[in-house]
Amino acid sequence: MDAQGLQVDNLTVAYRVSGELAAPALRDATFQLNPGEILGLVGESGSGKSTLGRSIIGLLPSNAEVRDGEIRLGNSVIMSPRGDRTRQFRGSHVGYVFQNALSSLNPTMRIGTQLNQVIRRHRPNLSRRERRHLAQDLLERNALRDVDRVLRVFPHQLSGGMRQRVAIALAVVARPDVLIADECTTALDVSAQAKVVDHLAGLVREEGMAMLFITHDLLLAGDLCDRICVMKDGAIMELGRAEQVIFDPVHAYTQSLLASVPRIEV
Ligand SMILES: Nc1ncnc2c1ncn2[C@@H]1O[C@H](COP(=O)(O)OP(=O)(O)OP(=O)(O)O)[C@@H](O)[C@H]1O
Repeated sequence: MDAQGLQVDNLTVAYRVSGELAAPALRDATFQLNPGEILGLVGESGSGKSTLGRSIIGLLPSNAEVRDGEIRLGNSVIMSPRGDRTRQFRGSHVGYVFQNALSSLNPTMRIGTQLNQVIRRHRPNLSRRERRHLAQDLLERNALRDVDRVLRVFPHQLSGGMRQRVAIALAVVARPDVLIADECTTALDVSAQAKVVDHLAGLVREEGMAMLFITHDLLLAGDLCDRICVMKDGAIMELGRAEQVIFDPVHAYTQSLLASVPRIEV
């Protein structure tokens, strides 16, 4: 089956606080994400990046309400005020990696068992030996060394950065159409970050996966992404080719974000 793109139209999400609907945390967001494309989502803390990412995978907090708009994967509406069908697509078609890998790892299960389970589910035709090779390969590609040991241990026996790389390996087993990566490399040191980012970019280019890369790091987004979407107070301020947003930003807010990055002159 051909890879499917994602279309977000006029999406508006608000949170209920003490029973009252607060001002929308996401307002009228519209963009598309094409197969084989990396779209960076940048903006200050609280600008609505995670609300948008979590809407796409249907993992919004229970006090969130989708008030307007819709999200489509290919021809299927997966999220709208009328209903949430994301569960049907989560994992297999839409993968995700959050900043906190502990939320996607089972603390009571060895890493090897978790990877094996996910590989069995999504790649049922592989033999036991092929599954083991794939698990090793995925960990190595995510910059993990000593993979045999990693496969034997429990999540708490790994560092935070290692757990993050395992979570990324788990998320890409299914070769999803879309991967939502929410600050997924923030906790890594620079060299691990570069390897993981290279691996993710390779998946996008080779497998036609689409990736929404959520980050505070405007320069990283500039290096990695095809297009960049800049958010402020729940709204998309600017959306354009990465080079244009970084070197020739249209919106004053993007200019101020860039001005606060020491190495860039605008
Ligand atoms: N569960 C919640 N209940 C009420 N308000 C929330 C909740 N989660 C987020 N918000 C509010 O929604 C707005 C957007 O938050 P969101 O987490 O989407 O931003 P963000 O850009 O991802 O921030 P960060 O970079 O810090 O993760 C913020 O004003 C935040 O306080």
